[in-house]
Amino acid sequence: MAAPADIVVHDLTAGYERHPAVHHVSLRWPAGALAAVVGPNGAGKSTLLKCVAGRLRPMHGRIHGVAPAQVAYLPQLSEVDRSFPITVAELVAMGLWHELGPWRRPDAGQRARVAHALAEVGLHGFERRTLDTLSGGQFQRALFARLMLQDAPVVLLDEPFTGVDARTLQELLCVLRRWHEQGRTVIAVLHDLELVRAAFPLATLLARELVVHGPTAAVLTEANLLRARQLQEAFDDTAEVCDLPDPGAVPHAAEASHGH
Ligand SMILES: Nc1ncnc2c1ncn2[C@@H]1O[C@H](COP(=O)(O)OP(=O)(O)OP(=O)(O)O)[C@@H](O)[C@H]1O
Repeated sequence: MAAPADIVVHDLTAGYERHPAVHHVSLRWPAGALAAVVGPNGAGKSTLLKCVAGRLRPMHGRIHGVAPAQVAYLPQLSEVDRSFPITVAELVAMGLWHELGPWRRPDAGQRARVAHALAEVGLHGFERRTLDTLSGGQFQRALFARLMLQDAPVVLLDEPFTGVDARTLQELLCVLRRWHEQGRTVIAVLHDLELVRAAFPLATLLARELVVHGPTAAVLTEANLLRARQLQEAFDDTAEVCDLPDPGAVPHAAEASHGH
């Protein structure tokens, strides 16, 4: 694995069919950060993550310090097709795409790594099961095994614990902590603020624009959460690309609890 760099988002505006979903977001995630992205429904969290993953082209602004090939990205579960007729081993082996390319089949060593990754997420012996036979939690574990094999310096997770029970959550959280201990940058979109407070040192609060970014305790204050709700409610969903001035400096919890 190559070492991650700081990821710098500069004046990012992004959205769909010319309707911006996030506006003029500027922030920095230090290399090796364990960070959460939070905010109300529709705040633009997935949109921001897709831009960082290189899955969505910004309308305006830039992201430095990360290339798509350096990212292991877990989309929201609703975007993943579970009816695909493949086995768990085949799904997980997709994580080796950077080694295998489109045509080569995994050799014995690579199959052993697939089995090892499955054991790490508690799915020992599930290799031959097809995806449609897995429970929601088992499927999420298999997706984590695939991410593991991607061996990427940056791991981006969009609501990775949705629909999993408490035990699965704790086990997947251990996987995530291991990635962090290995020096990877791990950024997760989450709704459970207690979980964010307990397990994520850095947080970004979004409400179509950046509300605040910094140490989690300074970000998740009542005042900031109220401001995020108010901004989200005030947002005009039909707005065209805006022409707000560049906000310049990165708002940081230490000096600006009310955003820019
Ligand atoms: N593919 C798309 N086409 C058109 N609009 C989209 C698309 N994806 C998201 N949007 C819109 O962009 C806005 C931000 O959506 P996004 O999914 O980024 O928010 P989110 O904070 O991740 O929300 P949630 O917490 O509900 O998952 C929403 O108004 C949404 O309807």
